[in-house]
Amino acid sequence: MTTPADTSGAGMPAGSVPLTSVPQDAPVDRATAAARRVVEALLLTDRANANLERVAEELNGIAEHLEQHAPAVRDRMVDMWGGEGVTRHDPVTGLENAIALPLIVYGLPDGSVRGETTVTIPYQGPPGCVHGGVSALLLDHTLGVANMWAGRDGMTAQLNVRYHRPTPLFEPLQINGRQESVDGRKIRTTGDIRTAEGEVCVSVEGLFVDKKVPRPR
Ligand SMILES: CCCCCCCCCCCC(=O)SCCNC(=O)CCNC(=O)[C@H](O)C(C)(C)COP(=O)(O)OP(=O)(O)OC[C@H]1O[C@@H](n2cnc3c(N)ncnc32)[C@H](O)[C@@H]1OP(=O)(O)O
Repeated sequence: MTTPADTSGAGMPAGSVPLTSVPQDAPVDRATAAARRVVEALLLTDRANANLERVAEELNGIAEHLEQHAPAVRDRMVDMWGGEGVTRHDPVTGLENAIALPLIVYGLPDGSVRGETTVTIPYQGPPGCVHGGVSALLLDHTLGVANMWAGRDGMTAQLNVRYHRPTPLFEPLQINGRQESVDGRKIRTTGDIRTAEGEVCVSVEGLFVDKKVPRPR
């Protein structure tokens, strides 16, 4: 969460391309990154910090300002879903979503996808480890992107998750996905989360069904 997103593709095989949103030199990206920093700082600060009342007032002031400048939700959703298809608002890769890590997922020349990230305190489950639901979230989305990269995508119908070993916080992790087969409308996709040493922490098998929910217009 606190690691700045690396958009260079460093560490990816030659010919890899980013498939999800990449940081822009835009105020909204900087504001969202600051909000992520606040979330983490609130978890890390001393609970006895004497200034927390003032912190609450200032944060509420910022929220009120943002709410005063918010169009109708429906109009915002039309805007969110406009453009070429890469989303900037989703909870995994969305650069405009403060709860997104954010993860950048790359398409690899061999047809699979991969993202690299370091997960920190806000996503803790067991002590020092990534929450299992967060791992499932990261993998569900990564499998969805793998389907886009393979050219046939749909909605998650089943996600079977196997937790092999605790997934460490504060260490670089590799998130992998690959479309395995398409049978009519049924798409089977697999993925895993590995440590830098290549140990598999979590693996998933997903069944996706080719169905689209219409974009808001
Ligand atoms: C580039 C970056 C961009 C961005 C990249 C974006 C990535 C986003 C990734 C996020 C993905 C999500 O979170 S998606 C959100 C979570 N998922 C959902 O909300 C889905 C909710 N469920 C549904 O809408 C529905 O149940 C569907 C679509 C899954 C299926 O409904 P349907 O369209 O009516 O299809 P239906 O006829 O029932 O089923 C078709 C075939 O699939 C089988 N089937 C259906 N469901 C199941 C099931 N759970 N388990 C086993 N098999 C199933 C049926 O038996 C049938 O097989 P046969 O008789 O043909 O053999």
